Amino acid sequence: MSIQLDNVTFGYKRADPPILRDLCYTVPDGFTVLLGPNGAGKSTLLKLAGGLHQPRSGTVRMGPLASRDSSYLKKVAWMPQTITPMTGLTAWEQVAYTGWLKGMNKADAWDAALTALGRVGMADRADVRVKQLSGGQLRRVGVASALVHGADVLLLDEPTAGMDPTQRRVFRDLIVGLATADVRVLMSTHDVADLAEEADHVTVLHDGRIAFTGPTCDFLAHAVEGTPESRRAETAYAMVSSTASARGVR
Ligand SMILES: Nc1ncnc2c1ncn2[C@@H]1O[C@H](COP(=O)(O)OP(=O)(O)OP(=O)(O)O)[C@@H](O)[C@H]1O
Repeated sequence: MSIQLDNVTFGYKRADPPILRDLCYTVPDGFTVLLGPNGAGKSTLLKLAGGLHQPRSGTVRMGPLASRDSSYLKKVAWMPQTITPMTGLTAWEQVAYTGWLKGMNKADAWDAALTALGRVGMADRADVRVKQLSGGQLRRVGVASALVHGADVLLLDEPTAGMDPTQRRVFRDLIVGLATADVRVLMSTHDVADLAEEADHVTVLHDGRIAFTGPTCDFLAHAVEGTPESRRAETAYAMVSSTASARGVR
């Protein structure tokens, strides 16, 4: 089952114009990258899908469940741009704590946390205090926290931001592997060249509206003919963005 946003309008302050307006969007199957310029509303969309915010109007649902229902919140996992290390806790404890917050009992959360840390290549660091981890390791703990309770949809907000190219590549491979027949992954990023071609689907947000959503091959078809393979994603993104700007959204 996927997350569906229907005619969603949302703004942080009532007095200000909405950030997202009448937005309709269904999180696609598999691994989807969410692209868009700074301030387009990517984090806002992910937070709405994650149930952290409620729309001013419209609905965010997963089948019969509304995003304010506790059962909905158990089916989604949201990973913020910045992972906050909890003072005094080890990686294992921080991930288990997230599982417990999501409604798991203590013993299950404890076991699932170690499994999740293993999936992100952090089992050997499980007993290290999170304050002592590197930025990249802390992000892995963030991904493990998103995995711990077995969510159906993972919402990852720029998990590769600020990483060096090698670390980004390793992390990218890790994230691509998280999407399965049963688990959807929606990930915002500015790494267009690195990521778009790895994805099953691409969504482009522009000024709070969906400028494009569809399979990656359809997205890449927007690149100008003759563009070298290595630059297709970037030029497709430039074309989709300029078309959205020309349409004069807001
Ligand atoms: N807590 C907040 N209060 C008020 N306005 C906010 C808040 N968070 C975001 N905004 C505004 O909402 C708009 C969309 O922000 P959002 O963070 O969703 O964009 P984004 O596409 O994720 O940007 P970036 O790529 O820079 O992370 C921006 O104009 C931003 O200033």
